[in-house]
Amino acid sequence: MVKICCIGGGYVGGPTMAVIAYKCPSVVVTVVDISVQRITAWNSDKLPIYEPGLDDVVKQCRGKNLFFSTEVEKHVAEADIVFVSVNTPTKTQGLGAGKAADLTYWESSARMIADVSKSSKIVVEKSTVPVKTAEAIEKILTHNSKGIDFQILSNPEFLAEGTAINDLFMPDRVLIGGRETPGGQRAIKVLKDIYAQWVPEERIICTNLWSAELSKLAANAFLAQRISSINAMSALCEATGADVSQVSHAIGKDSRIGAKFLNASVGFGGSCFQKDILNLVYICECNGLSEVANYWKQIIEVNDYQKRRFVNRIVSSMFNTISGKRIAILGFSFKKDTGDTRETPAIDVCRGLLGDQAQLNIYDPQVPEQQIHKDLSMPKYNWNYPVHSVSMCPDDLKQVRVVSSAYEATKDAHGICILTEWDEFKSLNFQKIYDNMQKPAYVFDGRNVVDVEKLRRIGFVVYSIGKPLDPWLKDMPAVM
Ligand SMILES: NC(=O)C1=CN([C@@H]2O[C@H](COP(=O)(O)OP(=O)(O)OC[C@H]3O[C@@H](n4cnc5c(N)ncnc54)[C@H](O)[C@@H]3O)[C@@H](O)[C@H]2O)C=CC1
Ligand SMILES: O=C(O)[C@H]1O[C@H](OP(=O)(O)OP(=O)(O)OC[C@H]2O[C@@H](n3ccc(=O)[nH]c3=O)[C@H](O)[C@@H]2O)[C@H](O)[C@@H](O)[C@@H]1O
Repeated sequence: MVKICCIGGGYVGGPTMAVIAYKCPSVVVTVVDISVQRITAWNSDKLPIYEPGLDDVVKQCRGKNLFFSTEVEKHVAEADIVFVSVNTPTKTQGLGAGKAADLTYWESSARMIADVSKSSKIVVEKSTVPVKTAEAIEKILTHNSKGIDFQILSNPEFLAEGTAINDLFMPDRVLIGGRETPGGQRAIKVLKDIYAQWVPEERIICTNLWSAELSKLAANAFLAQRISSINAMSALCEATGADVSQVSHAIGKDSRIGAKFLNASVGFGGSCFQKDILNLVYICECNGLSEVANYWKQIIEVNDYQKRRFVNRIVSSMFNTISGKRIAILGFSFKKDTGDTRETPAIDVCRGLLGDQAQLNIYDPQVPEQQIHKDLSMPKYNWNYPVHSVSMCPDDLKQVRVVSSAYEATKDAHGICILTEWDEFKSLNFQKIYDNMQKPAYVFDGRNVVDVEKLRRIGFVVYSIGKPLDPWLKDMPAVM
């Protein structure tokens, strides 16, 4: 019976291992984590992450062939395959600060694997790592191996939050990179045989280590690049009277471009796009490829511009002052169907509004109040560090009230910002909301979820990303 141990029970380790256990009943999977809080939650009825469909999968396997434990060393020692799915945040200090990946957690995992192992193991990079990380890991393992054979594989994860279970059940592809040696090829086959229990063989791509590592960074860079491209277009749409949804539709019909990932928004968020592009930029710079680095850097600059532009629109359309005005923030997570707030554009937008002295009523169906306070008071880049390692003493943000419904958030507010595309925001009773707001009442839709014409008929002044401007806004040009 194959024994798998996964170090790191987060958004990737938890769901991926649950699905492997579910699809491969003959494999025993143990997820280990240094966070007692996380492991306790994985063993309880309230899982540590919100992900549609995850509860069912976990309930069906937990205690049978899926286990969650804090006994990291014991389970690593017993495993045949060790996945490493720990944090790889952006470095906050030292060489490469603000760009390079911080491999502290990875390296300490590798050293621990070398220390406790008594039998040969396949070590799988599941975290997203810089190209050539496998070489560094190999060095750590072999220098401390006491003659034990370690094979390193790169098996990057492509799941997206909110659709993780579906993505894992039916992946577009599974990517496995390994050494081109007989030992490396044998290791690839062992991992391939596990995935082949539910993934069609033609979707399992095997490459060398460096191609697999780089493909993960490249995939995220290409995806983010599409969003920054359409967001750049959204600014031009507002300036010219074109409608970005019509433009997306028209260009997406070209099969070479494709329709997905062309939704203009207030900006992309999530724990990985920015971090992985910064990492890519750093690798380019280290290789003397400054033009290539600058090309990818621009994706992030456009994303920051988009968030700034949104805040400036709000302030300028409210007579250039929002001091003391109450603004309802609908949605705080970085996308719908997740409670994850890492790098959510809501943080930058809220900070921008708070900087202009606004009062905020924040509502999100999945993000707890304490998380919102933490996010708004935590230094940038700390978001991707393990929860236990970040000091958590949120400032008392007197301007922020976290409430439990969209109706409560909008009561007596001057304006509404929609920052996450939660389905429930599409079916709100906007007439009722309008009646309970200060006038003029504004809606700033950062996700293009509302029916702009319907809201204008009710009486709202509406700004929707990349849509023809409300006459009110035309007279109030924002400084971009
Ligand atoms: N979140 C996502 O959707 C995706 C993330 N990734 C990559 O996967 C990796 C993990 O990301 P997430 O799961 O989102 O992070 P996460 O923060 O949710 O989970 C990481 C876990 O590793 C644990 N950990 C850290 N050091 C440890 C150690 N030495 N021993 C045991 N446990 C340790 C932490 O306590 C934490 O629970 C990152 O490299 C990320 O870039 C890749 C694809 C998708
Ligand atoms: O490496 C990772 O962490 C993962 O990053 C993304 O997944 P995720 O960040 O969970 O979610 P996405 O659906 O990609 O959305 C990212 C951000 O882009 C925004 N977005 C997405 C699509 C779009 O058309 N417009 C847009 O603004 C979303 O609202 C969200 O803020 C990738 O889609 C995954 O393939 C990858 O595995």
